[in-house]
Amino acid sequence: MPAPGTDEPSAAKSSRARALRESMTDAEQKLWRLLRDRRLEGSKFRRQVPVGPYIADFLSFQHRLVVEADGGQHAESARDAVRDAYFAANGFRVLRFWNNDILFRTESVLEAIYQALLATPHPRPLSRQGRGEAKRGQPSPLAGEGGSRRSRETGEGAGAAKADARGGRGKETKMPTKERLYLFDTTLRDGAQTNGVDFTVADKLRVLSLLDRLGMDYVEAGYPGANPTDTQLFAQKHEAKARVTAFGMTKRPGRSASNDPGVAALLAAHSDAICFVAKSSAYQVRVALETTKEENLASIRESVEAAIAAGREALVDCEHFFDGFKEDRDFALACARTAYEAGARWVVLCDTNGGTLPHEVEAIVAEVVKVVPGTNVGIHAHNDTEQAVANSLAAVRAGARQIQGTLNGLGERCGNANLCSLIPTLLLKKDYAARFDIGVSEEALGELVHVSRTLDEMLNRAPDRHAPYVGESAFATKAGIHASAILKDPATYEHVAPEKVGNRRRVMVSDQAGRSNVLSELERLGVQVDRKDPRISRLLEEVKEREALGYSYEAADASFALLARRMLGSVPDYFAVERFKVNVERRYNAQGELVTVAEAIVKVKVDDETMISAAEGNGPVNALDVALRKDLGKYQPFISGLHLTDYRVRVLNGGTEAVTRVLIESADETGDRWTTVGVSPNIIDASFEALLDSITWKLLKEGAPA
Ligand SMILES: CC(=O)SCCNC(=O)CCNC(=O)[C@H](O)C(C)(C)COP(=O)(O)OP(=O)(O)OC[C@H]1O[C@@H](n2cnc3c(N)ncnc32)[C@H](O)[C@@H]1OP(=O)(O)O
Ligand SMILES: CC(=O)C(=O)O
Repeated sequence: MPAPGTDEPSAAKSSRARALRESMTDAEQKLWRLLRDRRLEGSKFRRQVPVGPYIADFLSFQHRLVVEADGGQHAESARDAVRDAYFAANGFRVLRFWNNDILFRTESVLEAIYQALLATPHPRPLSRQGRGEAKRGQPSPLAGEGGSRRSRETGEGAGAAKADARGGRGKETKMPTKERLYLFDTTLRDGAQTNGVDFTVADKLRVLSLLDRLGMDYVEAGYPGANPTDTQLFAQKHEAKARVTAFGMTKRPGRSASNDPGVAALLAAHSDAICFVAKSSAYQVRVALETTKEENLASIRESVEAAIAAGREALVDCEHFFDGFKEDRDFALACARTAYEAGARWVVLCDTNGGTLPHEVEAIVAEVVKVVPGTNVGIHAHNDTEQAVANSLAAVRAGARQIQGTLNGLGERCGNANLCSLIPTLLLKKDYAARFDIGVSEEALGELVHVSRTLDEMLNRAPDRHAPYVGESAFATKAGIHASAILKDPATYEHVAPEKVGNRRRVMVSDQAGRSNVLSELERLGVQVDRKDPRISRLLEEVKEREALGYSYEAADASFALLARRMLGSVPDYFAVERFKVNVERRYNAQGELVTVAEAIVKVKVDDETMISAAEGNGPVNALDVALRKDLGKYQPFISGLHLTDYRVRVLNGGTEAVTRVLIESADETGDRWTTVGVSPNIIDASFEALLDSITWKLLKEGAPA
């Protein structure tokens, strides 16, 4: 075959190249407008250029650089790998971009090309005589990091972005300033390894759609072959902008990839990408796999090659990478390099046991990117020292360009890096926002609280109130001094605006409050009151006195609203409870079974009408609740959608003289939720007080007539 780049193209190839020039996609046209006429770095690019058996989309011969624009046909990736290998073997670097990135993240794409142009001369330049003869570097996989660097590059250019603008031929070309950072979500795989978390297929599809809308680049949806849910999930293709990824082990030692049931299940699964987990620690290989280092490297290589041959994008999760690196650096690096050289798009460094600290991650990743380009390196951090987010950011600082994580930090043991913390940090913190583009838009960021809570709701988990950015308390203040400043300017006590992530500011009223807290909360509740009204101070005193008795208004927003409105004279007496009786009986039923039955009778007066209702419940509070809401006369239609969603009891002070605080969360047909509080030495009384407040609040918010 003639040497590439110098061969005279055949007439047929020339005419195909011409046809391609005339039918360029939107993305190709856009990129061509930016590259033509030496517009970038003064470098000459040609389009649709025959090179050996291929036609490169764009070529800078001077820089030995091929730029390819890829559509969404993932099935192409195996052929792409062969094609890239051909270019690499002939001394060309290849940068590949997805069409969407060219169209919508053009700055990052140009920056990557610009960086690649700056990297001239090519790391492994070929003489004209040598062209066509060069082979891809095949250093011993067990050699140390001093082994040869790969000449192949896929994805964007490596290295830190430079912001200086350079124009070609006197034209001002604004240089892009950002690099692309990819987000890989593993909520549905590592998150499914969380103690107490179980996803159904329907749950997984719902989370996949949430993650896709959020803007994840990859969604690892499960482990086909490991359980019926995941096998069923991957039995069909799922349309998503994100690359749907199947997870599984590399082939087992002692058998070929084509004869390994685990690999077969992965190849049979409908996914865009396959992420193999592979040991990268010599100790783990010896003890857990009971095999040799060479066998392990062969498993990595053959598994990746099998995935690519099947047309999938391949990723390798290098399990125990950081521990392995500390123990046997050459072997850990050999695992990473083997994965990369076999064609893995991403080599992901895993802190599997979660014990590595940020300064170690940064130093180790800095060593890895000397062997595998940072644009092909990812980080997968576990949270066992509460540093998974910090470790992920440290890896990015050192050059990694993919972060793996989960929503709400789900994951094995203490969880994974929390994407609900990472995403806003990457988008809102200057050091990252100025350097990187991610697939999540500012608009999607505004949905983050919704996404986080939807997942909790689906898993029947109480949201973590104190979670950064998305927790209910993330932008809450109790302290009077803080509230006073926040009313003047929220930035005094907020590191970012809560609305950016779809959260809200909460200035709570409690025994730590001042007048500012009360005024802020009244404003939120829509209560008009003069700042100087003396009733504000009385209300504050009342709150503090009641909190000393056991009430907790910061947790009971509706009870505070009622207390405030009562003091300001705007809560009607809708109904009066004249008496109630609760009876709990333990007896044998007609079938001879021992049962405990609760019954309640409530006598309520509405206007001049008296109603008596009786009800049974699975406990005394439930019976009382059902009886109370059974017949409220003319108010019944207003409360028909009301139901209890949570009931919390806390005994205060201890001992038999203790008082009980009951918090009741209610919801209605509109999805609105509110919390009320009752306090009494008697648990039934405390519950009754909270129930009454809940019904009264519902009537008030519905505007029921007095
Ligand atoms: C770090 C991580 O989170 S990795 C993901 C872990 N997730 C899971 O394990 C959840 C899903 N797993 C499963 O359902 C099951 O473990 C299965 C179906 C994958 C395998 O089940 P089994 O065949 O019964 O094997 P078992 O679970 O007992 O042991 C795992 C085997 O895989 C081997 N293995 C572990 N890691 C790897 C690896 N990276 N490459 C190849 N083999 C591996 C182990 O040596 C062990 O082999 P052995 O049976 O010859 O001792
Ligand atoms: C792959 C993975 O989940 C880990 O190594 O932690």
